[in-house]
Amino acid sequence: MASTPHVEAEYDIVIAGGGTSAGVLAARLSSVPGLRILVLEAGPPTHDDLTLRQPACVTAHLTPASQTLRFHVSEESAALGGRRLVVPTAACVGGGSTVNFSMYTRASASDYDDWENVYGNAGWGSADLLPLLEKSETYQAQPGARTHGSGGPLKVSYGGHFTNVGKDLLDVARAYDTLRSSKEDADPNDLETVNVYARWPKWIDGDDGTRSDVPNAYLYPLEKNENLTIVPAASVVRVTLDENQRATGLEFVWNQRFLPGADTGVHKVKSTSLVVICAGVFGTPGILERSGIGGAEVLARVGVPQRVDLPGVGESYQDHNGLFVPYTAAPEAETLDPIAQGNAEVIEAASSEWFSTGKGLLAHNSMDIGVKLRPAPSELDAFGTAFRQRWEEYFVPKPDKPVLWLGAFAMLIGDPRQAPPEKYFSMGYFTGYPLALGHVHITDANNVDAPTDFRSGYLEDLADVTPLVWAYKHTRELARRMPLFRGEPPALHPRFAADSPARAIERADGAQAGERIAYTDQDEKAIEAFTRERVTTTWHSIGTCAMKHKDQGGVVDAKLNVYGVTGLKVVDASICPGNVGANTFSTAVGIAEKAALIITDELSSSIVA
Ligand SMILES: Cc1cc2nc3c(=O)[nH]c(=O)nc-3n(C[C@H](O)[C@H](O)[C@H](O)COP(=O)(O)OP(=O)(O)OC[C@H]3O[C@@H](n4cnc5c(N)ncnc54)[C@H](O)[C@@H]3O)c2cc1C
Repeated sequence: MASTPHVEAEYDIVIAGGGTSAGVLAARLSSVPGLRILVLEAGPPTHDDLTLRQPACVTAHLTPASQTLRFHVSEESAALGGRRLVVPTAACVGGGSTVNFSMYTRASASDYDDWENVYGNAGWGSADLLPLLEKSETYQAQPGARTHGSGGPLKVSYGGHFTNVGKDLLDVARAYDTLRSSKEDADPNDLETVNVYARWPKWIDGDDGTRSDVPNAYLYPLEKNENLTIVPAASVVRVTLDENQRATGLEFVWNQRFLPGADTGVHKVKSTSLVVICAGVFGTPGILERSGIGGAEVLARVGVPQRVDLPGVGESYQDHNGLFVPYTAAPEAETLDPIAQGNAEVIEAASSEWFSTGKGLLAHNSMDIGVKLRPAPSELDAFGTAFRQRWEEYFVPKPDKPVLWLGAFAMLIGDPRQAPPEKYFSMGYFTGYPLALGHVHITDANNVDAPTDFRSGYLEDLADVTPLVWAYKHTRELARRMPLFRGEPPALHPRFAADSPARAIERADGAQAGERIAYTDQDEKAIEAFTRERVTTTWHSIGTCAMKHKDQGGVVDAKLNVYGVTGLKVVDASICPGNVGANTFSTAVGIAEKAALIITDELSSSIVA
């Protein structure tokens, strides 16, 4: 970026953060005639970056030197074998929509119904949100499919290719996992379906093979709208409040990383109607706490005078607990590894196909087949005694909630330095509703780049661990039966005893069609230790400014107003009061579509709180 962008002194609505929810919200609000909207985004612009337009290049942005992500490092955790968890979050115009894995996964109807009925948020049930999810999308994967949209800005397709890795998994699941069904054209994203292995859609435009993200779908078509101003490289420090606890605007600083040489002062911008915070699960609580809105102890620790006592800010952090376990694949496997490894010949061929047809592996995210999985009665014991109570109380009454999501990724997911440059497929699995919670708080009163006080909560409850142990064993049976299977890199699998029948098969000529693997108690312990040592974020953080009653730790009410303040709303994934058993992008879009309706309604009746 060359020079400091121009920011007027005053707008009607000022928005902190320019990611997924902010983009959807700003675009929808900009259709209100005369309403002047400003979006301040801490990260860089993403307009012309081809590695963001080509979905397969996603991993290039997950490196420590990334310009588009920020890395949050948790405190050490005994539940993770003494490790710290590293959670990357988006930090660029477009936010998660622009850097995510493009997996199209929708929540279960009961997830949103819980938001309405369990957490007391009228208007947030599945009957309210489904029409908004439909409005946001054009479902190219199966045009006309029930519960999907046909005229919305975001395009959803199966991507540019159906990999032989995906086809292998579908065939094997059909033959091996007879407790569930396998159907290429089933719809696991209709908010109801579970226990069907099916082809997985992607947030990829089926016509040109580009990532369908919020800037390209919602914002750039409106670039000529003079009432909408998007300013990158502007980090919001805090919300300004008047003596009546009304939000009056934002204070921000230029992000020197993208604007080197810009002045280092704090700038102010006023709002005449409303301040909205859309800075995501880590950013939003930070802005509130630097504004003096939060728990007394947290604010005292960093020396911020308290303006509003709101102990829920930054609490109830949740994600999905996931593992990606790699298996060596045959040379003929269609995987993204050669692209991730920088193989010039493969990249040139894939580029030429992508540019001329919008198809091929560059128009892909490596994930073709997955399942939202619930245990059958005969499997429950194997899910562990620690999980039984959770099953009875939480899952039995809600038959649409998956305990696990699992599927095959046609590439090595993880640090490429951990294995030789071959071809791999990774069996990925995550729990949909982990019990243990964490927190996210600031460590400095003013510095927007200061490290986060972050506790992940991961695997602190044994009921969150035992389903993952089961999933390792289940996905391993599937992987070994796939014709493309060529081995299990021992260093990336549990440390089984050298004489255990469960030990890794380092090299294989093809599928292993024998009996199911028998695990000893010692093997089970090795899988649990492996689970704790290798569990990772699935990038699905939620919940740190929850929409629920204040006395239950809530931060916003059902109209998204921050308790104790007027003229201030939160609109992003941090408001989720309970988890969704799915990747979270679709939910963030739904939240923003709903917020746009709430705000336009309030503007038209001039009662913005
Ligand atoms: C690497 C990765 C892969 C993912 N893969 C998938 C997937 O395949 N499918 C799926 O459904 N979901 C996926 N997700 C999750 C999904 O993208 C997010 O849940 C969703 O985008 C969250 O939207 P949001 O609006 O809450 O936050 P974001 O989109 O993250 O937007 C928050 C924005 O606020 C900005 N910000 C933060 N602090 C400040 C500040 N102080 N001042 C100004 N700006 C600030 C950030 O830079 C960011 O751009 C993935 C996420 C990541 C990071």
